[in-house]
Amino acid sequence: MSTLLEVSHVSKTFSMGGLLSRQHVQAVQDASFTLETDRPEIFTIIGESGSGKTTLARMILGLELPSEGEIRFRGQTVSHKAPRAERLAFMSHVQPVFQNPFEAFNPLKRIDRYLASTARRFLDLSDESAIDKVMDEALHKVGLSLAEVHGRYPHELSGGQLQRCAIARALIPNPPLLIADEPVSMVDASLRMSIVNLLKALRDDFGVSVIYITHDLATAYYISNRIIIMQKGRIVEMGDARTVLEAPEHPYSRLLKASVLSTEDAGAGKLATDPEMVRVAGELAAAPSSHLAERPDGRLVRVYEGA
Ligand SMILES: Nc1ncnc2c1ncn2[C@@H]1O[C@H](COP(=O)(O)OP(=O)(O)OP(=O)(O)O)[C@@H](O)[C@H]1O
Repeated sequence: MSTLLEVSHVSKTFSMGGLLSRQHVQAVQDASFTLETDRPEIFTIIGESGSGKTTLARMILGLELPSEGEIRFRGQTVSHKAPRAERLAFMSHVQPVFQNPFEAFNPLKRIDRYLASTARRFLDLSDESAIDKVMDEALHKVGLSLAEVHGRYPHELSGGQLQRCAIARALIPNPPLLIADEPVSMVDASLRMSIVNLLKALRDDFGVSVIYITHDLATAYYISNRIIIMQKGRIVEMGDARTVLEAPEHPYSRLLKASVLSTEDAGAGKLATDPEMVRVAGELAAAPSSHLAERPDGRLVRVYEGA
């Protein structure tokens, strides 16, 4: 089995401020995981705001360099400092899908023009009918067609349709990996599931792996094969999504699950999270030395020295 993506002991520290007031933020600490080529999957990264999800995604896309560790795609180190041709080849294989489709598209540019420029750039196509064919194929994968979007501007589509177009754009170079950072959070609630189902179909029908970044446990449970839970830059639990989400072991994972109560619980006035759970999870986040231990069910859980 060959490795598609290998994230190996990756950390990222941001430095801010002047010489005398320098501050360091450890956005990601010692993250490691691997995606295999022959096993397309939805690999979910979940965690509260500021837990390092986007920084990790940006490093995988080569938009940020790790402070420590290494990221390899098909055995080659990912870096935005790679020669242009190498970088373009990498970008055609690992495509991003962003949170807000209205920001991803230029409001003054017709959608088909935008898709066509992606086809020209990544597939080196110049023949108009070949470009139309590639666009139509990519749009069909997301349940649209070129006839439907031809000549239209971003504001003429719904948020859900536009996010589909953004995904179609990402699919044009036929990438084996999509990095989708909160792809449904700006989409109208009624259309959210259609985008989530689309990611699932891309995995099942076209063999595309997706790194799915979200705050949302419900959609994570529904589509993920594996999941990592991040807290303050560190992976605290990782494993099969159902194993982890049905019976989370790390106190922070349990806190995360308990924070998303059903409407039944809310109706019963049970929305408050156990303060003791909050205290324990907060204390552990600050604990300095810890490592991920392997459990018999295959999950990895962060354990703390002395705990
Ligand atoms: N360019 C940067 N310069 C300085 N600090 C940064 C930078 N980017 C991220 N950070 C900090 O790194 C930490 C992790 O941020 P990140 O955006 O990766 O978290 P996140 O889990 O994606 O959050 P959200 O869910 O809100 O998008 C935060 O404390 C953030 O303020």
